[in-house]
Amino acid sequence: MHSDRRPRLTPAMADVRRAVRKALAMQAGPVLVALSGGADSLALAAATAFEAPRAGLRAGAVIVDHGLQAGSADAAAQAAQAARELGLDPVLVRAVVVAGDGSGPESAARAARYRAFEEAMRDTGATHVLLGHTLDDQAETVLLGLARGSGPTSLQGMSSVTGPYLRPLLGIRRATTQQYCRDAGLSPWADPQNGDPRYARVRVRQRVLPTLEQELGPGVAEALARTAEQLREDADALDALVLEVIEEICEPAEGGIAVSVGALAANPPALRQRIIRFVVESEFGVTLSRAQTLAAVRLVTDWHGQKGVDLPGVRVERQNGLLVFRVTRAVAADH
Ligand SMILES: Nc1ncnc2c1ncn2[C@@H]1O[C@H](COP(=O)(O)OP(=O)(O)OP(=O)(O)O)[C@@H](O)[C@H]1O
Repeated sequence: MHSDRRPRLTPAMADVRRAVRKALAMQAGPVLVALSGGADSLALAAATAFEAPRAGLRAGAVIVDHGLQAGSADAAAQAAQAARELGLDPVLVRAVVVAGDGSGPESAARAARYRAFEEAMRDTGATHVLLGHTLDDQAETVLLGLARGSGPTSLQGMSSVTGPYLRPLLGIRRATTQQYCRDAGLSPWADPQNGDPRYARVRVRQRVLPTLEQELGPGVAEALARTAEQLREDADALDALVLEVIEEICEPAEGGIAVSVGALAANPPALRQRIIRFVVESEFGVTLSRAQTLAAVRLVTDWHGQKGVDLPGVRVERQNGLLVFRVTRAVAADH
């Protein structure tokens, strides 16, 4: 009899499983758990291994080896073994990190990771990938954004559903995933980067959030996550308005797209900035920073005959009552 070795259902296990059950209830196809081997994704994997068969779903795990740190292949192999022990078929993908896209090594690794997830979904026929982001990740994102003076788009943090990506643990504290692992006898991998105080996020995790909780009372992390949720609702409403407006005020222009200056001027600043960001993103695949967006906005609000504005890969000029966005040669040659 092995029943004495089987972990009983502890409160942490019940919380994580309930969150996963809720996310899986809306799924039809096979799912993959993105498993780094850390406590968050290990608890997610264990709960998914338990809940997926009960929801009539096939589940596997995808493990990405970025090949960036010494020992990353070992960590990936260990994660694959942990997946097997949980009853999830592992898919190991070696990520190809393309350095030098100007946005730093962390975001290059992230982009490579999401490409690897997509490859794994294609190869396995999975419809969704489950990520282990927790409430703590959300709270940290909001705090970091506030400290940078970010607007609602970044302060809204992460969504529980983004295309094929699900984040079932956004309402679960990291301490609960760690407790789950202890309760279930699982040994999470401690990513050395997660303890490296050179990263602002690590300092927020280790010092800022605990201090806020100590000084302002427990529940600060939950409150920050609620702020993110409220901002998400507002941002979604504004995005929906932009989609409505944009149909009416855009027209094709030679080598690009044009937007009516009068219509931009008539809209409130929050919408005006969103319209410009949306046009550039959808037409040229370029995400503008706030400063870049504001530089383009000045062609509407502070017009004194100035020449156009050069944005990454896109030039904006004001011509005959229109803001005209055209791809610049550097980017055109790249494509
Ligand atoms: N090497 C990996 N292999 C598989 N999944 C991973 C890997 N690294 C991270 N993940 C998944 O992504 C989740 C978030 O990880 P982490 O917080 O380290 O990434 P991040 O860079 O902060 O977030 P993101 O890139 O998703 O914005 C993990 O819980 C896990 O589900």
